[in-house]
Amino acid sequence: MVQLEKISSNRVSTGTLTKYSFPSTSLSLSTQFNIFIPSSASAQSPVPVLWYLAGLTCNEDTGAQKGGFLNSAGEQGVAVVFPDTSPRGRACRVRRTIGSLVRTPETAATIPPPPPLPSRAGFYINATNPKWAKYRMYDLITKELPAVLKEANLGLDLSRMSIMGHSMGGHGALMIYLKNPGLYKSASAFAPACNPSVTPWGINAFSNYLSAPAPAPSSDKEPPAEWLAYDSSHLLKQAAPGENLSVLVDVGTEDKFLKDGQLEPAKLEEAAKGKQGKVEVRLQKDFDHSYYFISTFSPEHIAFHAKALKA
Ligand SMILES: N[C@@H](CCC(=O)N[C@@H](CSC=O)C(=O)NCC(=O)O)C(=O)O
Repeated sequence: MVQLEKISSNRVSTGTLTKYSFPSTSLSLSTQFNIFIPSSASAQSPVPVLWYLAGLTCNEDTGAQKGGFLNSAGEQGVAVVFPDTSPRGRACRVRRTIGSLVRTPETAATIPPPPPLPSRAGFYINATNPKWAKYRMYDLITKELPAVLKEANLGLDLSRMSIMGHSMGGHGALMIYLKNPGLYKSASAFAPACNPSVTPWGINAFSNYLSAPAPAPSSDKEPPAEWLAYDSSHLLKQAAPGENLSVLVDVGTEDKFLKDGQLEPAKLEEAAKGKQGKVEVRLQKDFDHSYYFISTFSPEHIAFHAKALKA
């Protein structure tokens, strides 16, 4: 049994936002997440689950506090999970015994991301460079957290999941959706990094966390296959013909990271050509990269996912 430790609980909208901590086998560290659960959720009437992945410098509180998701999620009867964005916290060696996890004594530890990335930059990938081996965020989001939530019996229907995110978390949401056909009903993103294998944040992250080295700066070489496996534009190009895509992306025209070439939504649009289903990329006039932008469009994203989750 995983020991979920309740850190805080707040009534909000039609439900409760609860923060939990647990010893993660994916990270070999304790990790925290917030979950909003409408009060209608029960074992007899479980609610679908929407994941929100936040961006660089953020944590499990950012989207919950600033995204404006919870009134709409409450009205739609959808739970929203807000995981942390990178490994940090107390080191804990987690041993699995038959049917349970045992935590050995903890010591303070944080695993800083490689410079020049800001803190809290997990990129939602599994590191293969031994130096950053604790960065197994992909496993945390796609396998461990869903299993922990299932075991906790919180009135969730984990067979109905969708995923969304912002910026680095938008990359995470699109990438995770595209790598796992059928696992999520829909994906959406605010200002995502759409082509990280060739844009600066992604190159910094992948060249440090992954084993395959970066191609020489002036060479025409494609990024290594290990990097492309985490690049949404590449994954979308590879999507099987029968895959019925359901994707919504919003980007502000005044987003400084769009202007800096970190996001490249046109690459995602190009990759979507000829694919089945819908990949909608919208440019939102005058909006920037901030949570003012996110909270303006978050009700539309919740409605988009609720439709897919209840279809
Ligand atoms: N200084 C950092 C970027 C800081 C920043 O703008 N973070 C964004 C996410 S950026 C992409 O993942 C954010 O959401 N910040 C939190 C907030 O409350 O606004 C850099 O330039 O690298």
